[in-house]
Order: sequence, then structure tokens, then C-alpha cells
Amino acid sequence: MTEMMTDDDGGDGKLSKCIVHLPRKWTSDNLKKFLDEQGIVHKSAKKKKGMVVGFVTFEDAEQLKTAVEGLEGKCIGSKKIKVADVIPRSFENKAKQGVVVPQRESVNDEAEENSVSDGLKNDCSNNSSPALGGSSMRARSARDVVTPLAHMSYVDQLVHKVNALMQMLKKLTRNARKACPSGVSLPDWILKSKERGGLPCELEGIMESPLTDGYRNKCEFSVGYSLQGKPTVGFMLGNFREGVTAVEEPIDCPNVSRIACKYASIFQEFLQCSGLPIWNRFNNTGFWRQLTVREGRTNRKSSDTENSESSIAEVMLILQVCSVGVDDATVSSEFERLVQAFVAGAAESAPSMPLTAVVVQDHQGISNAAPADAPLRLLPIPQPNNGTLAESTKDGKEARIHDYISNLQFCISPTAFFQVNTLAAEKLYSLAGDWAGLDQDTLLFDVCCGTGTIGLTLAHRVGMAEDVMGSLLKEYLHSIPQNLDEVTSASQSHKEAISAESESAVADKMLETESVTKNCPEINQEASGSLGIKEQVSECPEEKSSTSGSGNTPAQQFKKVVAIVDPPRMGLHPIVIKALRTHPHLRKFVYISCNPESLVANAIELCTPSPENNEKGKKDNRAWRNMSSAGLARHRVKSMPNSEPFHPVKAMAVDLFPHTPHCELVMLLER
Ligand SMILES: C[S@@+](CC[C@H](N)C(=O)[O-])C[C@H]1O[C@@H](n2cnc3c(N)ncnc32)[C@H](O)[C@@H]1O
Repeated sequence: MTEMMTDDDGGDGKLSKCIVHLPRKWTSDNLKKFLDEQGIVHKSAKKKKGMVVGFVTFEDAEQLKTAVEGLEGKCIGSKKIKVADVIPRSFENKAKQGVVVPQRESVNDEAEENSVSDGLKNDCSNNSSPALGGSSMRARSARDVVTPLAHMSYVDQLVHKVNALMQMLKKLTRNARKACPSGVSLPDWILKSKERGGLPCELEGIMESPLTDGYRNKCEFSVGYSLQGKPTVGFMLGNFREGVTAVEEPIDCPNVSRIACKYASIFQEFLQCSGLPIWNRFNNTGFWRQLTVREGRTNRKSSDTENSESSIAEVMLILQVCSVGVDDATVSSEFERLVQAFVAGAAESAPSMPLTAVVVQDHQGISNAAPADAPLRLLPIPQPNNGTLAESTKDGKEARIHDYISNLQFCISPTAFFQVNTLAAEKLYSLAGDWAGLDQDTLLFDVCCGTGTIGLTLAHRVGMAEDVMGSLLKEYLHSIPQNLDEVTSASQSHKEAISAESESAVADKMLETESVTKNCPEINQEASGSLGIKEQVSECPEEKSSTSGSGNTPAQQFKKVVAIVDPPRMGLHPIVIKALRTHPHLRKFVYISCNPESLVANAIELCTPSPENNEKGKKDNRAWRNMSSAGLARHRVKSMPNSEPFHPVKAMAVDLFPHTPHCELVMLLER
């Protein structure tokens, strides 16, 4: 639905603006032309490349009113225009403190899905889950935005999540049924789904988070202006793409620790008198952009939920700035003053707060999502007693805090992924290990391993938990008995799948490196290599042929090959799905997902019977960009190489994100 949002710019009645949700390909000229055609008198109209909103300025409130009336009921293409108020460009209202801004009245579904804060974001958490309801655009506080379920009791939240997940899982059955090639019988799991009310397998329940409050070990606070125009460090009340830039303090957000809130408030106070400007999202200028607070906790059991704050032993602060055009001396002096403010605030707080490292990330891009190679600089921290600077290397990449999962200590670098709710993550990994049926005869692949927490915490349950997937899979394929027709043909398909040059290039690009901790519970040793699986496909230029003492290669040593996959929100890359599905010896795997919608889409591809003659190579001009993830998955099934499908065996939810609509979903797939 097309949307038009209006903004009275602060009550002086002279200038008003609209933001129009537009086709992505439109330019400012298209927008102007459209407004002219409709006879909409306006002062200026702009649309930024790649964005789905345009900004329309009017001479006065009367002109705005006429425009809104003129646009009522009109369409752009097939989409109907909708009019709503928008939260103002708060930075322009700085001088007009105290102005009450009109609340947005209505928004489209898509906007609602994306309407929430980027404040608590990491791979696994933003409040944009269509599956679990999204959050309200009418939010007026950070609490409403980042923890929209906080008004419910925890039990009600869990029930709400289970119900939402059931609806999502039913999509898997419906779509796999639709995608099943004609002439191929429906698999048993689809036929029996009626007995489960449409579910592809039993959803066994939901595991509670040991901690429900202050559980996050990482919070990303945006820097911006509040609705009242005050420089604020907190969470955005909506999405910039919809023109929402207001930032509100994280007060009363139950998932944020007191320590994280306090550091945000120290920084906010500092900004009131900083000589450098805060980031302006409209013209992409300014200096201060974001504050990330990362906490490292002491080793505790999941039953130790009392006084969770006292377990926070280390804190790393990561400041994101854009230093373009600011001289080095000014920057250094501002950093020094800020670090002093953090140190003083931490010492004055009761109880005092840890401060382990302050790192600066210099980033010039438009969005706050900085590339992995954005420069990091470690700031020296003065010692509270004598005012001297603590010893520090200057490279921010070397900054570390530590946290524990299942008695293992992990070194966490400033940008590494680490589950935000450590105690609940421990439960999640343990469940995945149980369902994977690990034993000493198992070779375990930890796919999308990140810091390696899954492989490391489960290493003691398997025969081996390291090495590289590519060389092992290839080695394994060579050892496949030749008399098994079915197996051989599937292997051939697998080889075809992984030899496609263009796909390999894509996969190469996907590889990334993160810091990991070695698999030694008692030592805290950091490794720069990878443990578990970094490579998702068999692209291994320098294959090493290692053999065990028995003369067997590593792969031959193990009777079972099991994968636990834990991809980012977008799910598994199609080439990985193909690799998993067409490898005949992979009989079971556990899929962990922080985005049930992408799990469902991937499971459609993994569990639908493949066509006898796949459509590989056929030209298809369908507008795949407009397809839903499930629709796209159905489409991909058509070109799946002939291979035995998996079936969903059971699913379980694990609540890593109390008070938000999010939740991890674990599914066991077998064949
Ligand atoms: C949901 S996290 C899980 C990480 C880890 N299993 C854990 O629980 O800490 C997904 C991880 O996949 C990594 N990742 C993203 N894209 C990837 C890719 N194409 N290949 C391998 N890993 C990827 C991310 O960096 C992130 O560490």
C-alpha cells in the first residue's frame, strides 16, 4: 500500500512536509511529475535513491491540507495512497523544544513490519518479525518500540509466541504441498499434518529464558533528537525509511541492564555540551552516531538468576562516529573528555560500574551498519585514582571482553557476533546437541558458526568438532560406495551443485572471519583461525589429506555426519541448502533460527520432493524480487537436483528475547 505521511514541522503553521511511500525506482522527478499531474501544489519534492519515501514540502499548513485531501483515495500504480502524520525531523526542531508533535495515525502493513527500533539490533534482533506480529507504529516511547510485549505477563508472552510460531509453521506445510511436483506423491509428513492441525511436525513447546529482565549483553543506542528536540542516546521510535528519526531514552525497557542505561545516560549528558554535532540522518553529516554497550559476565549457572547485575564483570563501549572534516586535535580532545565522563560516571554510580575498554569505530556510510573493516581505535582509559592513562594498544580490534557459555570462556571482540542472552543461549545449544543425537561416532558441522559457540560447547559430546566442511564433504564423497545407484546419482547432483562457477563466487564472498575462543574450558586463549564450519560449500583450494592413526581419513572415522545450522536472519544461502540436501550421507540436521520465516522458506526447499526433471537452466522472467520468501522457495524447488527430501521431525521454541515478539525456533530435520 502506498503511504503518504504528513508532518507539521513544529506548529508555526508556515511549513509542512509529507513523506510519500513510493516505488523504489522512482526519482524526485517522478514524484514531482506525479504531484503536478494530480494538481498538488507544493514547495519541493525529493526522493533519495533506493529509498521508498519521498519528502514533500509545502508553503503552509493550508497547502498541506489541500494536498492531503487531493491525494485521498488516489493510487500510484495499483497501490492506494494512505495519509498519516509522521514524527518530525527532530533535528530541525532542536530550537523548538517543548513542541508537541502530532501522532501518526495510520501506516501500511509493510511499514509496521519495519517500524521498530534499530536500537537492539544484531543478527538476531530487531522488532520486525512479521511472524510474530511486529510492533505498533503508534509507539511513543522506546519501551513500546523495543519491548512491545512488556505489558503482558511472561506466561502470556510465551503463549503469544507459541501461537504465532504455529501459524508460521503451518505455512511450511501449505507451501510444500503446493510445491510438490505433479505426479509425485505427497510425503507422509504433509499427509499426516491434518492430524496436527496443519503443523508440519509437533511444536513441542517453548523454553523460557532464565532471565527475563536486563538479559541483553549488547545494546546499540542510536544518537539523535528526542520528540522534544533534545540530543538523546537511546532507541529510534521507528524506521528512517519512513521518515522517523526521533530517538527516546531506554528508560523502562526491561531487557536493557541498568549498566547499559547508565552509560547511555552519561553519553547523553556529555552530548548536551559537546562541540561536535550529532549525526543528521537526512543529510548524512555530523559526528556522533551510535553507542554500543557490550557486557561480559562471570561464569554462572542458568539457575543463578538472582542479582544478575552483579555478574556483569566487564563492559566494552563502542562509539560510532564519522570524523570526516573534523580536525584530529578536536577529535582527540572530545574523546578524552568523553572517556573522563565515562570513568567518572562509572565510579560515581552505586554500585560502581566496570569499564574495560572504550573503542571508537569511524564510519562514513549512510546507515549505522558499518562494514567489517571500518577502522577501530582503542581509547586509553584514565585510572580513577591517579588520573594516569591505562596501558593500551591503539588498535581497537584487540579490545576484548569475556563471557561464559557452558563453562567455556569466550573472548569477544568489538564486532563479533555473540548471542545476546547468554543463559538462554546455553539452553538453546544444549537442546540442539540433544536433538542432533551426538556421540563419539558423530562428525559435527557447525554451520554459520560465528564465534564458534555451538561447536565449542558441544565438542565434548562428539568425536570431532573441527575442520573444514569442504575438504571433508569432498573426501566423504570419494568414499561413497559405487554400487548404490541412488547415492551415486545424488552425489553427482551434489558435485554439479557445488561446481557451478557463479555460485562458488557467491559463496566465496559469503565467507567471513570472526574471533573465536579455543575449545579449552580452563584456558582463555584466542584463536584467529576458524573452528567448526566457516565455509558453507565445498570450495577448498588447498585440501589437506589428514589421516588418523588407524589409517582412516577423518571423515571415514565417523559413522554419522550431523550439521547444526544457525544462520543469520535471512536464512541459509540457496547453495548451502543445495549442498546439504544433495549430500546423501547427511541424514539429519538441526536448524536453529532467529527468524522463523526464513526457517520455513529454507525448509520448503529441504523437505519438498524434487521434480524428476528439474528446471535448471530454464529462463524465468518472473518478478522474483516481488515474491514472498515462501514463494521464492517454492520456485527454487523446481530446480532442486534430484535428491531425497528431509522431513520435519519436531520443533521447539526457545525464548532468547523476552518482552519482544522474537524467539528462536529449533527444528530437527531427518530423512
Ligand atoms: C545467528 S548467528 C549464529 C552464530 C553462532 N552459531 C552463535 O550462536 O553464536 C549467524 C552467524 O553466521 C555468520 N554468517 C553470516 N553469513 C554467513 C555466511 N554466508 N557464511 C558463514 N557464516 C555466516 C554471522 O557472522 C553470524 O556469526
